[in-house]
Amino acid sequence: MTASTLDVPAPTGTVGEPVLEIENLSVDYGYTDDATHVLRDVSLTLHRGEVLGLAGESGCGKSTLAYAATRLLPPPGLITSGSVHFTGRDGQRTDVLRQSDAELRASRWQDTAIVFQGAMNSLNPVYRIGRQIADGILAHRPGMRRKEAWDQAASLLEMVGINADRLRDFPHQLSGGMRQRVMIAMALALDPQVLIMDEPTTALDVVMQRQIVEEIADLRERLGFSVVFITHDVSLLIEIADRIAIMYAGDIVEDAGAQDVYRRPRHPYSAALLHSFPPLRGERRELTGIPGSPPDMQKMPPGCPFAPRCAHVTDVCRQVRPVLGPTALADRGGREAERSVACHLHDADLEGIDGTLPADLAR
Ligand SMILES: Nc1ncnc2c1ncn2[C@@H]1O[C@H](COP(=O)(O)OP(=O)(O)OP(=O)(O)O)[C@@H](O)[C@H]1O
Repeated sequence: MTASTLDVPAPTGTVGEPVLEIENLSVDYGYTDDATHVLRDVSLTLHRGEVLGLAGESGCGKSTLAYAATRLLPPPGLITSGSVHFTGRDGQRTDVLRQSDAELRASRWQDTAIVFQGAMNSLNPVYRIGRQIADGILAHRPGMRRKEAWDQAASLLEMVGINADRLRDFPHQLSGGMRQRVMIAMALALDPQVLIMDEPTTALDVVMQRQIVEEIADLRERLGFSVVFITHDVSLLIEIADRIAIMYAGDIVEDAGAQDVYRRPRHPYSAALLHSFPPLRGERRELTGIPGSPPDMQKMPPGCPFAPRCAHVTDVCRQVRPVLGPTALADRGGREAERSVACHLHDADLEGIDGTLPADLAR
């Protein structure tokens, strides 16, 4: 990204085409027979210009999915199957999981950048932030002059709402919110098409969370990148996401438009998760929480992983694992037809399911 492109909206390509397609991705932790299967055949598509929210309780595999999809998964994490296709601005489609190390080095941060969980604490305390941003740019642009990299660092800082005269500050001179903005500036330095943000606001107070979320939405609008925004707080997603995927115990259990998930969840887990967080705005909800806790991934129950905690559980739920598919209301058409859910209640063809959805899932 050059200083001039920071002021001019970047070409965004055709909005709506897939930019990142995760297909049947499976990940284990451990290399032996008793490895933990953390992701099981996860499929998820991010479209150009879209903000996709990924939500679910702690430990359901959100970070694992993000790191596996970018090949940043640390050992003992192991991708056992699947593909992750990235489509560039030129239309070229590449399977990231099959790129050579050299290809990966060349494309990482330029195609897809990540803001890691707790990233704001990873700034080096002994270097000025300007130097840290400039070093990041120079690592990918070895021919660039240092002065030019500092100028770009100044533009990037301004872009995320920090005055360029803070370039010579050390990290401890900045608030938590400002340090997180610096991390976002660094992630955007190479003009990526996809920005993955893993709990980017969790350590911040609610006002600062809101400001950062608005900042990301504004930058997305101006620069045209796509975002995967990971959080356990689904009510935050309604502020920013176009679409929300809900994860539970290593599976995507619902994937739909953000308003649709928020107003009319179709999976019992989505509904329960929505009643676990106070909404940031709009009508108040009664907070009920979710009884019980997620399953131990080393001892996954047969059938639906949510069955032991589900208010609508049937016998078949305890025996057969549901797969992501259309909802029972798909014939309503419109956006309902674009929704996917992994829940037997939506499959009237299954023995033991009478086809009547509980009222709270059929609004
Ligand atoms: N290095 C590791 N070794 C073994 N198991 C791991 C390792 N890292 C993560 N796990 C397990 O993988 C599962 C998914 O973890 P992950 O961090 O991806 O979840 P998450 O949804 O991102 O949680 P959080 O919101 O707390 O970050 C958890 O059950 C976790 O215990």
